[in-house]
Parts: sequence; C-alpha cells; structure tokens
Amino acid sequence: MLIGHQPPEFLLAVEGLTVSFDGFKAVNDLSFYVEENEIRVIIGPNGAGKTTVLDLICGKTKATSGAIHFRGKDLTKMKENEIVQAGVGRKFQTPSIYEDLTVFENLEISYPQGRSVFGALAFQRTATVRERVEEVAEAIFLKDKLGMSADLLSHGQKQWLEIGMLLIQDPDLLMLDEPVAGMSVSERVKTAELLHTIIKDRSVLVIEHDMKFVEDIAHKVTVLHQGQILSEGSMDTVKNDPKVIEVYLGH
Ligand SMILES: Nc1ncnc2c1ncn2[C@@H]1O[C@H](COP(=O)(O)OP(=O)(O)OP(=O)(O)O)[C@@H](O)[C@H]1O
Repeated sequence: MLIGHQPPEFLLAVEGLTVSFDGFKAVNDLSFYVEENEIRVIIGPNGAGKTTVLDLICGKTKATSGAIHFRGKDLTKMKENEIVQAGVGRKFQTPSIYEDLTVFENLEISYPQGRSVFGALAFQRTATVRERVEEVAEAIFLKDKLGMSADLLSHGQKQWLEIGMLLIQDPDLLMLDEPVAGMSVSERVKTAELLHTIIKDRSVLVIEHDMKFVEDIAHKVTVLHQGQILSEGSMDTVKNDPKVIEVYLGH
C-alpha cells in the first residue's frame, strides 16, 4: 500500500448481497458503494430488484447472504428499528402522513424526542422543536402551510411532507422510492432542488423511472437487471451503454 494512501470512506457498502425467494434470486451477489454527500439513483426494468434492495437495507427483508456496511455496522444483522436509530430513513411510494393532523403536527410528532415514553403527542413543544419544524418546513416548501390540515395538501406536497418527516430525524442516509411519481413538472424541479439541498448533511439513495429527473439529480447511476448490476457510472455513461439501451432505455 502507498504511504499516505487512504482507502475511500463509503457511507454505505453493499457487498455480495443476495436474497432468494423460494430459490429465485431477486438480488444476486450485488455490490455497490455510496459515498458521503452523494445522490445515487438506482434504475432498471420492472422486477430488476430495485425495491428489494431498499427493503434489504432498511431491514424489511432479510438477506440470504452478503453484508451491508453502514457507519461501521452490518445492517443485515440488525432489526428495522435499530437501522432507523443508526441513521437510515426510508420513504415508501405511497405517502404515509397523518391526514387529520396539520403540517406542523406531522413534523412535530416525527421529531425524535417525540417518541418518548410519554407518547408522541404529549410532549412539550419546546422552542428547539418549533425551530427545527420551521427549518424543515422551509426546506420542503411548506413553511406557509404549517397550520394546514395535511389532507388538504396536493399529492406532491404530501410527498414533500413525508420527506420532511424523515428529514426531521436527521438521517445520514435517506432512501426514496419513486419520489416524483404523480408530481407536476414544477414539483419535480423543486424536488430536485430539495435533494441537492439536503445532501449537504447526508447521502440519498433514490429509485426512479423518470429519466429527466434522474439526469437532474444523480451523481452516479446504478442500473440493475435481474438482481445484478448491468452498468454503473455517470448518467452520461449509463445512458450511452448499449446494454442499458437494450434492456431498459430502448423500451
Ligand atoms: N417477498 C417476495 N417474495 C417473492 N418474490 C418477491 C418478493 N419481493 C420481491 N419479489 C420478486 O423479486 C423481483 C424483484 O422485485 P422488485 O420489486 O425488487 O423489483 P423492482 O426493480 O423494484 O421493480 P418495479 O420497478 O416494478 O418496482 C420480482 O420478480 C418480484 O416478484
């Protein structure tokens, strides 16, 4: 080894990850590495294993073999709640916000301190919590909607609110499954802006089919096919890769 040469520091190192469902390998000996402050996008045809990869990272699905290193821990050995505590936040495709609460209350109950033994809603509204709620609301473009009942938000605003509910927990890795599905063009542009702002303090792993959006956000793209990497690199590299055109982009 060269003197003074440091191995690169990855926030997330997925190594040899495999999961079999009744003998079918949905993810097959997969390895990829995400750096600090990186926006990584996973693309690929239907059934490629994209959602399963996020399920494995957040502990919803248990790996058959392989490792997922995150901040010195192997996530494959941890329970879902421990993985959240370790700093991994995951947003699913459908927003799961509390429709009958206001935007403020949705953010407030997601503040980590809210999950105390006294119950999520009973804790005191400290100045710190209010400040943090306002800061997050501003980032997700909902500062002027804090008092609004969440059921009155547009679909895109509900998606942002859910991202906000994860951001308030300050995860080091935020995983988003098709965050701009169903959003208007202007909402997509603002979501790209939001992701570029929030990676100052974290990395983001996104599954997405909207290639314009991928182009706007991705530092690096991983193309999955049949549970394995078909191609990886910059958007330019992967979109000009004949293998990617053949199995995905050409359709
Ligand atoms: N719990 C499970 N049991 C059995 N098979 C599963 C399970 N979860 C996923 N699969 C299968 O694994 C494969 C990969 O599914 P996955 O949802 O990860 O694909 P995807 O790339 O996210 O697809 P899409 O773009 O359609 O969401 C599919 O063939 C799916 O049917």
